[in-house]
Amino acid sequence: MDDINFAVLGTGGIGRRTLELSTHREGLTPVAACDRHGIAVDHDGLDVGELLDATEGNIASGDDTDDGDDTDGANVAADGGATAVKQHGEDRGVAASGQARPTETPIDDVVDESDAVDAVLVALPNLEHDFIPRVADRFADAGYEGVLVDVLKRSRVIDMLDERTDRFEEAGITFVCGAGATPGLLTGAAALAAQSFVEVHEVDIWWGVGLRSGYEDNRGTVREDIAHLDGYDVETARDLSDEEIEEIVDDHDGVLEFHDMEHADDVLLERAGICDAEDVTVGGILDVRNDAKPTTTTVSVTGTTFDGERGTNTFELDDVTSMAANVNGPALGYLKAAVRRNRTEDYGVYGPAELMPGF
Ligand SMILES: NC(=O)c1ccc[n+]([C@@H]2O[C@H](COP(=O)([O-])OP(=O)(O)OC[C@H]3O[C@@H](n4cnc5c(N)ncnc54)[C@H](O)[C@@H]3O)[C@@H](O)[C@H]2O)c1
Repeated sequence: MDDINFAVLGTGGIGRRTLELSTHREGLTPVAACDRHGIAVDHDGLDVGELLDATEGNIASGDDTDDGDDTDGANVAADGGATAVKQHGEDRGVAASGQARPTETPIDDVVDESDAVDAVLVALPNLEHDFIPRVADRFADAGYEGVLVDVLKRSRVIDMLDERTDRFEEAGITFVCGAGATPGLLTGAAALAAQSFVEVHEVDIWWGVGLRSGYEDNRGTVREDIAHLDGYDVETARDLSDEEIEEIVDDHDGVLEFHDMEHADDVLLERAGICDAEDVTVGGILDVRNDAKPTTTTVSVTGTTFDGERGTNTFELDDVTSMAANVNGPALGYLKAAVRRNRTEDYGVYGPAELMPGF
């Protein structure tokens, strides 16, 4: 396969590691990266080491000046939450890199470069449901022909992307949604585990994540997870200040446990024909103070075989594999799979389970 020039939207906890991991994979050249305040572009390939050094401890995350107006590119959504913790100096975030410049229209600036881009990995927060679909619209409106991959988590966003299928097909866009860890790697694993059965009764996803780097370095991830705690939802989580989030983390001694999460593994397995969405449950434990996983990540698929046996196939991640590895590895893997499809003019919206053996 020919080399792939790709862009990353969002250089926070996930996006920075996307760039780093890409240097370990063949044929992937990052040519653009943006965050809320800046954009770095180099058509010959970004110097990832310099960019990571410049953004170390200097992530431009949320911003309480955002007004949710998406017409000017600067204010796409109030998605990043309240005031930022780590922003040093005038050149906050990616703009601190020698390869970057500050901008008030970071996403539109990447759209402007998209003729020279084969794939875009979206590592933006998703606290407004339609934020990522609206970002995709802007690429389609600009005549982008290529791949979009996101690592979003929430089930209800998948329908919003599905509604855009015709538009993406007309534009020549291949969109892979929910292509991180869960949904993503674990959804794909469930689709594979289901192949032993003719009928799938339930899929149970239980994840463990340890993030010693804490809320400060993983703000989108932690804030969105808090929305699943009893007494919170996406709207209330979005309005929490950084201090309030730190208090919630303190109240739980750094360990947050979640049940019945709205993770798109359910709708993505249903649209691949594996099982009904209601037969999928997702929960897990996040330790914001230790890198060690608080519990082992497992996917259990229970079904009946063609010869009448009821069984459970279980897929397990090694405890040493980090969230960054389990989100970005699959995201870049699905990105490559999507580029292959795009180059054969196979356009539209796909989920991770549809890129696995069919059911
Ligand atoms: N599927 C999975 O398994 C999985 C796992 C972890 C995280 N995630 C998702 O990844 C996403 C990113 O999480 P994170 O922890 O890296 O978040 P983060 O807050 O650390 O980083 C977000 C980045 O997006 C940028 N950004 C925000 N609004 C922007 C805008 N309007 N224009 C341009 N850039 C903007 C910020 O500046 C920052 O660089 C979240 O939605 C999270 O839920 C998915």
